[in-house]
Amino acid sequence: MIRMEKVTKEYDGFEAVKSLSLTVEKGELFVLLGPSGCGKSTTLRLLNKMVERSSGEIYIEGENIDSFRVENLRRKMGYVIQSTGLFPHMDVAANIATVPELLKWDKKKTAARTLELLELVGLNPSYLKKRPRELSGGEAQRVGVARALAADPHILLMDEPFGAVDPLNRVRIQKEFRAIQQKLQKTVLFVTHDVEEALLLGDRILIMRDGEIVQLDTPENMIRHPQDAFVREFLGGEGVLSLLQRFSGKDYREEIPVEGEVLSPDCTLKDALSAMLLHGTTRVPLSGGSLSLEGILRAMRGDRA
Ligand SMILES: Nc1ncnc2c1ncn2[C@@H]1O[C@H](COP(=O)(O)OP(=O)(O)OP(=O)(O)O)[C@@H](O)[C@H]1O
Repeated sequence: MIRMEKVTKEYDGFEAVKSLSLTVEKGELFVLLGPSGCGKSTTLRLLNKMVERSSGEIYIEGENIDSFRVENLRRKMGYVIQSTGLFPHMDVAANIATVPELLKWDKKKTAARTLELLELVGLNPSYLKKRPRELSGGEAQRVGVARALAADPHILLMDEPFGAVDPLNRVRIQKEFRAIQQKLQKTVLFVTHDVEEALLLGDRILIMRDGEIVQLDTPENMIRHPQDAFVREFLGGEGVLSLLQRFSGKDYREEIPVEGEVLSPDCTLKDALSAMLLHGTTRVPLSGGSLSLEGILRAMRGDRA
């Protein structure tokens, strides 16, 4: 569990994070979402002390982070960034084993763990001897995730980890990561400015603007009750809509009748989400039944209706 209490970060009189208070539950995938410069990365880096807070308190599993030595604090948290940060001169095996090496695990245990993680992120053992330059963007990100998980930290801090992966592979790796997270039940803080990614992955989403919380909610509630026009516009942005345009409404129809303006059977899930945002509801009628927000989220997550 992570708790931030009135945390502020000031850079030369400019408050990048303003008196932020939040709690992230154990096993939760918590997304920090917002436009460029709103303070997402700063918030994440305050947790592992890559950025020192100006005021406020931060607790990890009930302990104030000031009570840990910085190295120990960082070891409690895997950290994954967009550029992966893999060491170019080391092969994949050595990259994944960075933290076990630091912790002086014996060679056998490290090798077994490395192999296990490689498999977990969907790469076969032939990758062990490859150098980062021989990997595609998506493969490198997978190795980055494996490395962050190596010493089995309870917490993962992820800063736009899939930002550099091409759109097709990106959706695949997002879904894979979601499955891994569900299996391992790590507490994850995930920074993104991509609404689709946030809706796809987040148990809860924090929308930030100018260093402050605009709304903290589940994806469902956020769409149902956007706090203000900023949230509504942010969620309704082109990204999500373009993704949802690929799904046909009738494939997700449920035989639950509901009142309201009936959507055409040819509508896409984009039309359905737009109608939901417009009417502030999570179910809209489609001839012969209805579409639900839950169904839309299922579609995005790749589960069939
Ligand atoms: N070291 C620094 N010195 C001064 N200002 C900084 C520093 N780091 C960040 N800032 C400022 O703090 C604000 C928040 O930055 P932060 O990187 O947290 O934003 P972000 O939401 O992660 O943005 P992005 O999505 O573009 O990465 C920005 O206005 C940024 O310019």
